[in-house]
Amino acid sequence: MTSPLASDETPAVRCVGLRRRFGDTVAVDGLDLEVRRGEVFGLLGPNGAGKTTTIRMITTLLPAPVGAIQVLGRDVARHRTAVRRLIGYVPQQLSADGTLTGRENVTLFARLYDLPRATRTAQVNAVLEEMNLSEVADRPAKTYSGGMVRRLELAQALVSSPQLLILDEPTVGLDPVARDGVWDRIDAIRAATGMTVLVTTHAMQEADEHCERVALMHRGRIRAEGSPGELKGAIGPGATLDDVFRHHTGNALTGENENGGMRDVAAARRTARRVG
Ligand SMILES: Nc1ncnc2c1ncn2[C@@H]1O[C@H](COP(=O)(O)OP(=O)(O)OP(=O)(O)O)[C@@H](O)[C@H]1O
Repeated sequence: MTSPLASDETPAVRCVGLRRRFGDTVAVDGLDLEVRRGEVFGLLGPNGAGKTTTIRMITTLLPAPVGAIQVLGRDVARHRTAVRRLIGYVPQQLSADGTLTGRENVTLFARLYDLPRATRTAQVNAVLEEMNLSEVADRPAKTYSGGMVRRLELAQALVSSPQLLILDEPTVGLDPVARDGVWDRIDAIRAATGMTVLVTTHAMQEADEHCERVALMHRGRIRAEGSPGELKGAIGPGATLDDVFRHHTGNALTGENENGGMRDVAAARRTARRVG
């Protein structure tokens, strides 16, 4: 049977019974998840919760041995190439080349996505402009600040006009001003295009401010799902998303903290401050 074509009702992402282990480590443990079209959805959880593994399975970069994933109605296992064409992905690891200029980096992605030569330059210019990078586009990326690098990586992911933008910890290691700059661009793109955005983060406050719905993930499972307002409201007046997380995981935030699970992951993105 062919996959149903995407209609407005078709979720942007649908995961059913997803499992993935690495040796003895169960990274994803029976995950059900639905991301609606056009929303900014946050997959939240401490380090090691299984967020990146989930994202890598959705993006087709990692096989999903157990369970099923659909992206805009297409089965990821059977329609890998079609799914890849629908997705723009900014991984946690650095995806820009510091020796190339911003424009050259984005052009490289435009060529990888096989954008028609006739419109390629205009499209590269447009995404650089959308990410507020036009003025620095001809400087090597290694001279960029961390926030500029992140916006460059967003431009790379957006150059193919994806229907689903997936961002793995997009603001980790950035200062508050740079973080706001990145979110400002994500929000603007979403408002302009209606694109679905799936973002992983361990920053509960950012998710609270920018995500319409969130799922709280802990030890490979979704522990709670809903709008930040619904989830907080269910706990009580004045509750934060941190409180919600603690409520559903038995104080896991504190426990993970003590074990370094919620450690500051700035180190992971240290390279993003200066590339190259
Ligand atoms: N390639 C791998 N080989 C072995 N274990 C892995 C591998 N990838 C992930 N894991 C383990 O699977 C679990 C989930 O990791 P994952 O990276 O998905 O979590 P995460 O929530 O994205 O955390 P982080 O923000 O630190 O990336 C962790 O225990 C991790 O050590």
